[in-house]
Amino acid sequence: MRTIWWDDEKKAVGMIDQTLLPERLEDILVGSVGELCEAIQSLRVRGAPALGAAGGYGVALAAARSAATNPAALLHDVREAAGVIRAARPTAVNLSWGVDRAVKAVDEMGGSAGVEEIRAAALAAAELIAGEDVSINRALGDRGARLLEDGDVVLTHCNAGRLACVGWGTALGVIRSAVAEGKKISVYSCETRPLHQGSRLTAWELSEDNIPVTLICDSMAGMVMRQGKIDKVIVGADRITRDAVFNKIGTYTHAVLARAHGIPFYVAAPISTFDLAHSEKEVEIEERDADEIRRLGERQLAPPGVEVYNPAFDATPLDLVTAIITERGIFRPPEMADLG
Ligand SMILES: CSC[C@@H](O)[C@@H](O)C(=O)COP(=O)(O)O
Repeated sequence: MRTIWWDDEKKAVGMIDQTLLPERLEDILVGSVGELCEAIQSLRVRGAPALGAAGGYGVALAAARSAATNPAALLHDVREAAGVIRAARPTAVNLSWGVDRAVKAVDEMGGSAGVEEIRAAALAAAELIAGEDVSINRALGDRGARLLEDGDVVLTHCNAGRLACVGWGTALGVIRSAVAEGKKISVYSCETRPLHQGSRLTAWELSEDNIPVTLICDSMAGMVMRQGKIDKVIVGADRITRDAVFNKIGTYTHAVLARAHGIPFYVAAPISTFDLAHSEKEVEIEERDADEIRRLGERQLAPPGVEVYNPAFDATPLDLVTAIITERGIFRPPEMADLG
């Protein structure tokens, strides 16, 4: 089962609507760039590698749905759409990486390419990104699995599973690979306030796979570490700059706690998540709607007008990271600077 795909008959992007989980597992079809941006911003599709695929498919969608009848007009439409999709969410670098890769494929067609050839090139690039994502995550998972021992208990944050990717997962991919090798691994999943990717998605995914999972509130992580319940922490990443790992808000707290308790803190991410040309200070951290904290569906959780600060991601300095697991190998900061 893939998280995101191309529906050739409908000329649309299919995806699991992650906002409906765990109550309902349902697909939606997205037939315009506007609808795709809405799906990205409301987290129907989310997670860095899945956003990379969404970026590629978004370019293919723009090309497929453009009314342009000549190559120059089509290229204009594709580039305009690319800018809109790139801007849909700022922190996960994979989104712009996916868009740029599909646009590059179109650009490389050269001046003699016709409208249908351009459309086909955009779609081929998007399909390649999506297909590679699954094989990359499997490679990454297999490399990371050697860091886990039979019986390990792993704490994770947010959802870095197959829902966050096209398939398999990054942090959960490492766990899946270790389980596939016959190791008994169990997981503590932090619920991940305010949007509950941990309780809604990670707990659901792991339960579906019969991997033992215990759900805790984010604020319980320190307690369970102090109680000696956690052997390793593994999280995903939205962007890795030369000095920090950006991931779901709350990740930095877990890294500090892991260091205080002598627990290894691993980050699992594909090379497409690296952005070594930039440093922490240069990265825009998405701030989301105040009502994500003030409200829970129909319920008012706080005074309606109370001031709220709602950053969606935080930055963990590399000195708190034990190692970064990628499809190319396991890097211990600062040696990953070689990847640049
Ligand atoms: C393999 S996904 C890694 C990250 O993208 C994930 O941990 C995360 O922070 C996702 O945030 P989200 O806001 O749900 O898109």
